[in-house]
Amino acid sequence: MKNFIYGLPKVELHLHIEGTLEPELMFELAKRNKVEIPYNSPQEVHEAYQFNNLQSFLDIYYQGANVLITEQDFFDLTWAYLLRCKEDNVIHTEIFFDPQTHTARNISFDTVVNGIYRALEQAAAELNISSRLIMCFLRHLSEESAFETLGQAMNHKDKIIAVGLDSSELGHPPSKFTNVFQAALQAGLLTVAHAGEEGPAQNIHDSLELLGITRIDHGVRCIDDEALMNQLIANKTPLTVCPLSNTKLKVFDKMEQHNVVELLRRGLCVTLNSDDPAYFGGYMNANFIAVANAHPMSKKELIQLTFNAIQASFISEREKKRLTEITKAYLHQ
Ligand code: HPA
Ligand SMILES: [Zn+2]
Repeated sequence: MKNFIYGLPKVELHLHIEGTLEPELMFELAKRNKVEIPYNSPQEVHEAYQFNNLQSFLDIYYQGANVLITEQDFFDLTWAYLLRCKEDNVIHTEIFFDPQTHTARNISFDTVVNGIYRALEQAAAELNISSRLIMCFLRHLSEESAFETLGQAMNHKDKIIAVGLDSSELGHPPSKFTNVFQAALQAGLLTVAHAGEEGPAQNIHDSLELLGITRIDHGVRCIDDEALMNQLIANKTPLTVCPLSNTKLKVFDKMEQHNVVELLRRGLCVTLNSDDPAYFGGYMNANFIAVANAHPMSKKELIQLTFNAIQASFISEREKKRLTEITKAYLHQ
């Protein structure tokens, strides 16, 4: 099964580019940019990655991002992730970035987006990996700050397909961002939101109602609300589930307790994703393997995860068809 998973074409829909900063690159960039970091070696950084919940992770994750300064840094970060995609047979990826993490440090929005986007263009040309870019608002900040960020994105509408909502879910409900999400929709952007990760099923419901989202990031708490479950099944609303993230942040104590396979078998449009792979112990292959080890799955179910992700992606029907054909060819080889 391991070899089948390695070779399986994969589509990633929930990946924070800042969460792909490996300790080795963190050290290299800290040196290059003369930024102080509170670690003496990449090994020490690895050892610091012990989390009790989402917030304990976020504190370390925002600190790590301090080493990202120049457009080249954002290019290097993204390119390193795309090379990992190639290794894991990821054929399409939709990437989140958190502009406010950088603009708060006086790094310009243009620097961030241009560096990331140049790497995505190079990956399309050289690695045959297609992509889209999703800008997330940090929900612990104000809606006013999100509006300011949306304004900055307007010069880059050609590069950004959607807006999302991440950071601390508890205490920052979807209703806080109703107006800015409506403005994003008006501007022609799609919307997604982290909901039902640490927060209740109600946040999933409210994100659908108030924020007009077309897929749910995480969403695993939907299991607590049977009416919501039936609605998600009927509407084929995709869930971008991140198994290693959920066990690292103790949303589930053990992979054996994770509900992703149950959700898949109930008929939800479930996808598997890596979230912040440098912090949570693995990229796409590692997430697939961890789930399949804890919950034996058929090849048909594993391939269904890719078909679901193709269906849930923000690409044209023509591009979906191309990815579907690549995946079907794997099935028949
Ligand atoms: O899993 C996450 N949840 C919320 N915010 C995040 N920012 C990076 N990863 C996450
Ligand atoms: Zn996430």
